[in-house]
Amino acid sequence: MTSTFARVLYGVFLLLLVQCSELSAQETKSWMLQFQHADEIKSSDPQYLSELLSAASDSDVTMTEQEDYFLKYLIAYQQAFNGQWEAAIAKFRTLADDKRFPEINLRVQATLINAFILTHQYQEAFELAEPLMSSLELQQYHDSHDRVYRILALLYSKVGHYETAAALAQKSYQAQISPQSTCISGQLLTEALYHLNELGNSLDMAKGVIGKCQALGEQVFANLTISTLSNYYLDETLFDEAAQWLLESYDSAVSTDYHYLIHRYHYLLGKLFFSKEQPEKARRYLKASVVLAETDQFAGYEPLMHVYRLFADLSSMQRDFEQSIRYLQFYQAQLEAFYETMARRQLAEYLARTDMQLKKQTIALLNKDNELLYLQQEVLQKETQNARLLLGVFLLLLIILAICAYHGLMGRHRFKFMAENDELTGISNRYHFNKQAEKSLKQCQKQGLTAGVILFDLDHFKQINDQFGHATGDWVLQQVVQSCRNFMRIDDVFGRLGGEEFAILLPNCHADKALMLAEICRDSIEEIQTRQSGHEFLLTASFGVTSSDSSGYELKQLLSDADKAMYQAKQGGRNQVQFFSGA
Ligand SMILES: Nc1nc2c(ncn2[C@@H]2O[C@H](COP(=O)(O)OP(=O)(O)OP(=O)(O)O)[C@@H](O)[C@H]2O)c(=O)[nH]1
Repeated sequence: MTSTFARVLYGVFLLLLVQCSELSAQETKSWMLQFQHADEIKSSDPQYLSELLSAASDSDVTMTEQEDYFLKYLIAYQQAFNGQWEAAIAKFRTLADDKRFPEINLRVQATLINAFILTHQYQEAFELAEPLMSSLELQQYHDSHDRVYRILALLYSKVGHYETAAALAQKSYQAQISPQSTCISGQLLTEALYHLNELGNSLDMAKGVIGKCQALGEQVFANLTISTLSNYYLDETLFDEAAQWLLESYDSAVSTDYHYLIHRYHYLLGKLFFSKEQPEKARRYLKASVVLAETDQFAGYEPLMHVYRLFADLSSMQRDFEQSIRYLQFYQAQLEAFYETMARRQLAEYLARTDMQLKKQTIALLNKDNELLYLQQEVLQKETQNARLLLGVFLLLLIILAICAYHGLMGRHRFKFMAENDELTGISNRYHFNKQAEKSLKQCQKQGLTAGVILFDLDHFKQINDQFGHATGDWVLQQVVQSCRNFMRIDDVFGRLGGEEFAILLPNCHADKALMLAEICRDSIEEIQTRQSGHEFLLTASFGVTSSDSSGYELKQLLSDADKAMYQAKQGGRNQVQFFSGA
């Protein structure tokens, strides 16, 4: 039984994996070319593969990683071919996960799907096929896809998804990669179109496929296509056409030793003769079909189910109702087995598809999550940017405000300074001097302290202006203020009352001290080096001094008395200090 099963598997393998042998069998030293060649002819010439693998394992020549990968694939294939499915599938799986060499990887995946089909592991087959199909859909059709499309077409036809199977077979058929490829995919396409009830529109195509396969000597594919075409003719009650095709190719079909094909021929011939009401002939073919099926594991195969149904009809036609009931029971059992098989395969396909959809949805969901996170991050970044911008604007405003405030303050200060001080010399002007002096006098009066007042006026200042220019006059005024200032205390109030006239209020200062300071100032003015102005001239001033002891604490009075004393100094010949005598 095992050997028969292996033969069946070999047959199906042959069906699926007969390869294009376009590569010439020329001797080449490259492992890669030899491996490719062996891969092309491996199912039709297993001996060549076997010898090449021995040669490769004995060889000392180092292989590239790609050659090593290819070799492992061929070794796994040989194991599968010898019926060591478990070991072979394990190796194919490892190689399928290794994506370094995409084109060879596609061959590996196709072969692995094929191995799953042959070992009835449909869920595993679909788990591999679904993502593979989706990824191929996104790519442009390529030569290396051809084998994958054919295997996928076969897989989908096995679960009754003939539309998908037809579309996949069509891709390979239209690509016309090679005559062999067109023959194999044409057979798959014919089969799928038959189940879709569309073969009637593609009869020429089917006949073309038969011709192509026959020309190549591909008897298995030629006869499989003939059996499908004949089945169509039988359905359409075109018995002569069916008879012609079936009988003409019968010997060729039997010569393939491919049990599935022979079984199918016998069933179709039984159906033909049953329809032509030739029960004996029909019975003979159906019997041959059943004998073959009973020695093989054809349980759940659609044709066997139909064979029993035909047998039942045949028996009732011949009025052997007992036999008819027995065959109906067989038919029933096969029907159940068939639907169970189909249901199992469809469930496997459904599970793999939903699993992939779930994975796709999970990925889409994760992508959405990532998108959301990215958007959130962007929003956060924008918010941070806005906050920074706002902070920047706020800081800028603060700086502007601070600058404005500073300028305002400075402006006020400058304005106040300008309002209170003499622009040329920097000391208090008359207005500010009066204010400060009055304040100081009040303080002195309150504390019972004596206050002194000095008033002085430059001598013949007009002449300096007239003789040396106004700028020299200005220079003189500045030098005078500078030299007198050196001798004053911090509380002393110094002011320019106008023109070349100056006043000093000295709080807590008796008349002798005030006289002394006036004398020092007079002396220091006389000492000013006028040469520095660019001109040399005599510079002096006349001083009038008084104190609160003699003039009281009224500023007006103090200034008036000091002015009187200064007038005396002018009168007395200038460049001198006079104290207000009270007269
Ligand atoms: N360069 C300059 N001259 C000024 C300024 N203010 C007033 N003067 C001048 O000061 C001179 C004052 O002259 P006078 O009042 O005749 O007094 P004087 O020439 O000093 O004569 P006596 O006081 O009698 O010694 C005028 O010529 C004014 O134009 C000033 O800010 N700069």
